[in-house]
This record gives sequence, structure tokens and C-alpha cells, in this order.
Amino acid sequence: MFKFSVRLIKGLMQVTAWLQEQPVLTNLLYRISGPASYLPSRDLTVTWPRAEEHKDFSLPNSSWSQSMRNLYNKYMELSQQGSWIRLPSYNATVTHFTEQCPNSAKPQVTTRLFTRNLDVEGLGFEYVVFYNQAEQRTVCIFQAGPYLEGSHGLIHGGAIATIIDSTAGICAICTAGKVMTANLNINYRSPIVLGSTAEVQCRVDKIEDRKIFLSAEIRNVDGQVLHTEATILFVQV
Ligand SMILES: CCCCCCCCCCCCCCCC(=O)SCCNC(=O)CCNC(=O)[C@H](O)C(C)(C)COP(=O)(O)OP(=O)(O)OC[C@H]1O[C@@H](n2cnc3c(N)ncnc32)[C@H](O)[C@@H]1OP(=O)(O)O
Repeated sequence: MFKFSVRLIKGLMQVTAWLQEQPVLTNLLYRISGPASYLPSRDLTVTWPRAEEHKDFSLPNSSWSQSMRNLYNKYMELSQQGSWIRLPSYNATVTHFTEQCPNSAKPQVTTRLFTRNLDVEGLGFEYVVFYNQAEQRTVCIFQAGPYLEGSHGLIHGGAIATIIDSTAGICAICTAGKVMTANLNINYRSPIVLGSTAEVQCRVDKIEDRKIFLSAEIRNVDGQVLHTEATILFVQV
């Protein structure tokens, strides 16, 4: 009887594991009960971080070019006047929300934010985001490292989509709380050279019930060259 029970439990665990690996079923689970059931929680290690363990990756480092620093300094000066705030940037999404709510102990999961997944400074996404609450805008100062290559010497279109989605996502989160990208529409107007600095400007255009409509532009450092235009729809969840 004991052996039978152990075999039954093992069998049930295998079936559960198999079910969790089926994309259609996982998606259905997500639709029914939200992201918690969608995450492969059995594979994640949970720790309880202290605030001082959180490195802020949006502060200047030695890989930043002079033009990146100049733009950073410009927005830091505007921040001192009160219109903009520099948002901290950690390498895991959950850490941001732990920082937002210091009194509630939230677990840190050993996942990495896509844009902060490289350990060596300057190879991937180097960026800092500023938020203007009164105008519902974000600005992202962005330097693309050599590991973001698409066409020879140029940034991959998917990396451009990522930095737009992130800048717009932060704007939507700051404006409307928990959201997900429903639609991202991009026009690539001119290529961005690897290593160059660009400025992503993003604003909320309108809010209709749970839908937050935003638009974004990427320009070069002096604003003269338009690289990319996009519209983004986020839905509150
Ligand atoms: C200090 C603070 C710092 C914060 C620092 C944060 C940390 C740093 C984070 C970085 C920020 C990264 C941001 C990345 C964010 C992703 O990349 S999310 C990943 C990509 N997105 C996804 O995987 C989403 C997949 N889709 C879904 O889950 C669901 O379709 C959605 C989007 C949640 C919507 O589903 P739903 O809630 O059931 O909504 P539904 O009833 O279908 O539609 C609601 C309305 O939206 C409309 N709609 C839905 N989808 C669409 C669509 N595709 N097109 C047009 N309309 C649509 C519907 O027509 C409907 O309109 P109405 O009828 O109300 O007028």
C-alpha cells in the first residue's frame, strides 16, 4: 500500500511537470490565474535580499562615452530643478518592486532583466531612464554595445524594439501600474551605429479604460537624426 502511494505521488508529479511544459496549457493557466502559475516556479531559487545588495545599473560607468555622460548630466540638472527624476535600474524586475515597497518582504527570484543580462559593462545595453510625472514622459539615454549587433556594425532591430518597449513600459508602469505590452508598432527610419549614443523619447498619448497608448522616437544625441518611430499599446492587468 505504501509503495503504491509513493508510486502514485511520483506519477502525479511527473504528469504535473509534463503539463507545465506544454505551451498551450501553460498559456491557458496564465489566462485563468495570472502570471504566478505561468512562471516555472519549481526551477526558481528564492532568496531574501537586503537593500544594499541591489546594484543600480543606471549610474555612469567607465564604458559610457562622453556624449552619453553629457546627456546624463543634462537630465540630472533638469532633475535638480524638479521636472525629471532618474529611475534606479536593477538587474531583476522583482527587485524594482521590492524597492518600491520596502516594508513588505518580497522574494527576489534568480531571473535577470533582459536588458541587464550581461555582467561586463558596455557590451550590451547601457541606459538610464528619467521620468517626468507631470508630462507623463520617459527619456532613455542609450548606448548600444557590440553584443547588440544586427547588420554589420549596426544595432539589431530587436534590440531597438527592446529599448523602446522598456522605455515605454516604464512610462506606462509609472503612469498606470501593472501593465503588459499588447502591441508594438515600429518604423525603422535610419540605422543606429554600434557604440553610438541615442535618446529614446516616450510619452503617454491617451488612456482609455485599461488601455494606455504611447508613442516613442529614437534620435541621435543632437536630435537631428531620426532613427526610429513607434507606437505602443499597454493593457493594465
Ligand atoms: C520606478 C518604477 C520603475 C519600474 C521598473 C520596472 C522594471 C523594468 C521593467 C521594464 C519594462 C519592460 C516592459 C516589457 C513589457 C513586456 O514586454 S510584456 C511581454 C510581452 N507582452 C505579452 O506577453 C502580453 C501577452 N498578451 C496578454 O497577456 C494579453 O493579451 C493582454 C495584453 C494582457 C490583454 O489581455 P486582457 O487583459 O485579457 O485584455 P483584453 O480584454 O483582451 O483586451 C483589453 C482591451 O485591450 C485591447 N487589446 C488587447 N490586445 C490588443 C492588441 N494586441 N492590439 C490592440 N488592442 C488590444 C482589446 O481590444 C480591449 O479593448 P476594449 O475592448 O476594452 O476597447
